[in-house]
Amino acid sequence: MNSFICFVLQAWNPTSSCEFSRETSRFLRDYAVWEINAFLWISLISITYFLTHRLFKLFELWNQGSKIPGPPSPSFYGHFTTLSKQNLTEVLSDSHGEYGSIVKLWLSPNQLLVSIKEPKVIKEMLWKAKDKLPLTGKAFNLAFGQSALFASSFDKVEKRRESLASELNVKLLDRANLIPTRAVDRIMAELHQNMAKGHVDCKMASQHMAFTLLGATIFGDTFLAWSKATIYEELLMMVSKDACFWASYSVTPFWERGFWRYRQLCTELKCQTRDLIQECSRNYKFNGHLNVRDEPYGNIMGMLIHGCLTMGGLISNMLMRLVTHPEIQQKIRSEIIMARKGSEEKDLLIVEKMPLLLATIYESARVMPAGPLLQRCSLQHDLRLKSGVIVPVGAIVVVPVQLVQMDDSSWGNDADKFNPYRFLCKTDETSPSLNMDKSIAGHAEELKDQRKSSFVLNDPNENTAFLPFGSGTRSCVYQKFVIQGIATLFASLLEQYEVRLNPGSKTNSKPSSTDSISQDFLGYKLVFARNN
Ligand code: HEM
Repeated sequence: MNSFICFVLQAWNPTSSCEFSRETSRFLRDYAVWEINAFLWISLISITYFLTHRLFKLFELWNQGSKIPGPPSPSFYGHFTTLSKQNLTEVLSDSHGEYGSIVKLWLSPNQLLVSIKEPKVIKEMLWKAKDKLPLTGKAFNLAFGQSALFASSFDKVEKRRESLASELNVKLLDRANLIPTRAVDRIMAELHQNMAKGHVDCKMASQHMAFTLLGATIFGDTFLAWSKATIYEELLMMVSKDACFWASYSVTPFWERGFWRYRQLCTELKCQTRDLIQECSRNYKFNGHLNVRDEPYGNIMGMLIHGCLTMGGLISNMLMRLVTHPEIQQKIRSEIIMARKGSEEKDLLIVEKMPLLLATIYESARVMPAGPLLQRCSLQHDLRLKSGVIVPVGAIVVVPVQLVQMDDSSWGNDADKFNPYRFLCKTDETSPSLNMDKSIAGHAEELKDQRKSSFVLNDPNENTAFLPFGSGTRSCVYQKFVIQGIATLFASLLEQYEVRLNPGSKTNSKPSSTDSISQDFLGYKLVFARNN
């Protein structure tokens, strides 16, 4: 560099101009060659280092992966082709049957999937593996922007999860405030209107119930008066339908027209969310349990979409179970009537006094979980399990929830049957609130039965194989609220209506246990008949 400065200084000396200009150009040429060579060497070393590092990681992945039992790869490209023909849960079911409770599948040469079916190991893994798949975070990010609740890295969500959980716990103590009774009243009023037309579509009705309940819980009563709620619901569902598809591109597909249409929908959704938040801020009586003014849009839209899909799925699942098990529906109704009799507050239904209703919700979530798999990965380091198995960094770890929640070894011989009583235990004590009354004489026989032996609800989480809300570091923050909300809704619903399948609907109406919400009960039409 010093010689370069000398040359620059010499350039000011006009006497040696010709000789000097030749020298200068030679020097500059040499200098340029030297610079280019240095640049090429540095690039070569960096690329070699990068590739060697990747190769080393790949060998490490192959080495660690080979120690986990599992079916041999059908080709160099892994099980990808098998999976496109067969359902992943079926493939995992066969593999677990043959290779034990921890199995691996190669999805591609550098993509390892490890599935765990043993409840104790699952529990350990769900506490240790704190990150989610980058695709999940990407889908939320692309659709709704930055989120401190649904990002893939645990570091990004930890604080917001903690504060949300403590806010909810305080609210859960004051339950009357948590479940917006006006939302339930609104749902019931809409149901009255719809029933005047005849029947309702199970899926549409469930999704709308979930949306109204959740919206009113997050935004307070303002949400119920919001004129754009219907358009917002449609927009939310349209965005959610395509979110994973567009996020699955490794390079953002700027060249696809459909992608730009999708982005436009996302922008519109964001604008509507901003309007809703402004509407809430203007309202002095705002009483939602989140301070939405301080929440990023990504969090709110993420919660709405996840909550609507999962709650909608559980509500439609509950409706179908009640329709296909009228005897349980009848018993729950008696339970509601008894709880009403024993309650001092007329407007408030205490769902804790309805163990069969709560057990039916848990059982519905057991036989048909919101999704077939729980997924995790460790983005920073290998995952070392107590059993000695090491899951290499970056591998996808899944829990086949459907298989675990239907496993005889955890649930007994009737694991594949819908039986809410598995969450109840009998007590022979007769509660003072069970005194009979003329107004409930129609249920006399059942009430007599319930007088003889009442039921107590077991904590479903005592069974480590109960995982509809996940478990561990990334479990659902809203589990208790969801159960409370859905129970309150069904208590009001069944108190006023009997739910039946519309005579014109499909006849093979027993929902299969292998359905997931993605295949919800399409085409099922329900009739809500007023109770006498
Ligand atoms: C029937 C209703 C619901 C079901 C079945 C459900 C299920 C789940 C599941 C399975 C997970 C992942 C757990 C894991 O990987 O261990 C989860 C996470 C979560 N859920 Fe829910 N959920 C429901 C409703 C809701 C609602 C209404 C909200 C909020 C309004 C909510 C907020 C969350 C949050 C914040 C997470 C954590 C995300 C993370 O850490 O990445 N859930 N839920």
